[in-house]
Amino acid sequence: MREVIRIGTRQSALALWQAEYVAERLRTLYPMCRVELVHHTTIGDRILEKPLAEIGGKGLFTEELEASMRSGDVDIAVHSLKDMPTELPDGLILGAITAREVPCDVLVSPKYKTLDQLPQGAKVGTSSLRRQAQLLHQRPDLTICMLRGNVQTRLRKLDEEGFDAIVLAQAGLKRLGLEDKITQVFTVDELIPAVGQGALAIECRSDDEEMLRLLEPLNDETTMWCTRGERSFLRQLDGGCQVPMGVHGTVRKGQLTLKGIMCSLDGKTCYEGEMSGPQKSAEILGRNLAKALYEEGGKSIIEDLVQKGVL
Ligand SMILES: NCc1[nH]cc(CCC(=O)O)c1CC(=O)O
Repeated sequence: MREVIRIGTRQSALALWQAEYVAERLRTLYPMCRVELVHHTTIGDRILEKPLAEIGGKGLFTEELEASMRSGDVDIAVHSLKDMPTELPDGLILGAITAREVPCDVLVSPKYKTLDQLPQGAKVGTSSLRRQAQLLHQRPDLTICMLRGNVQTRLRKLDEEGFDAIVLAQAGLKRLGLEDKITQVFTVDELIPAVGQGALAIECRSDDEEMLRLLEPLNDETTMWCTRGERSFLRQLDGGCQVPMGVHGTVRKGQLTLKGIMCSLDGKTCYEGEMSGPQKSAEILGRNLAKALYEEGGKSIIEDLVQKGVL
């Protein structure tokens, strides 16, 4: 067996926590092996003054790491699954998907207790079109303002830039020990999460059979089926991490239920639906749910996004 496993990671506190989490699990499984982190920056980390949707492309947080895997500088890369494009470049695959942490989005507000209690026209920070659209659907009066940067940066901007509230993923705050900042946890029905939110993806070269075998124990089967369905939904709609769509899967007794939403940017029009079936049909289920929402009216939303240059 190899003596060293090199893990490529971004350098935000959250990325480092996630890479270290995987490193620790590998060290426990394979004590003879040295597990090292190799730091990278990505386009998504470097350009902070624009919304992701405006920078464009679907692998803003993954491409540099993928180049390092190709060249053999690192063996695996750890990502938030949410940030992964639905199609991976040739030669790379997801070797494992770890058990999902809480999938929810949360409101962080120093002054108000819930979304309902925010004053008319309150300034809410998020750069996710999915969050923007679903928030506006419930509260059309809100002023949504761009908020980019890693979790700590966003919390700092909440104070410095006069937001009444910001919306983040619960998983990120939990991992960083910042749960005490949370004001309100949205249920997955109130604010449908992003594809793969809360799960970690471990990417590796598809021809690295030994590494794939080593990663197997880190894979969580239930999370894998749920996120396979979620990713299939997004793939069918050709979305990256920057589209006003959400989808969340749950598994009970081998049955996968997917709940999805497609919204117009202003949140006025939302198409929402649910579909269930055997977990092993995750891909088909995701595709069928996407097609159903598309037929119901999502088609005009996509056309509008293409026209606005978002897709
Ligand atoms: N796009 C940034 C990003 N990627 C993953 C997480 C949180 C962790 C997760 O969802 O797994 C975050 C921060 C956020 O959305 O608040």
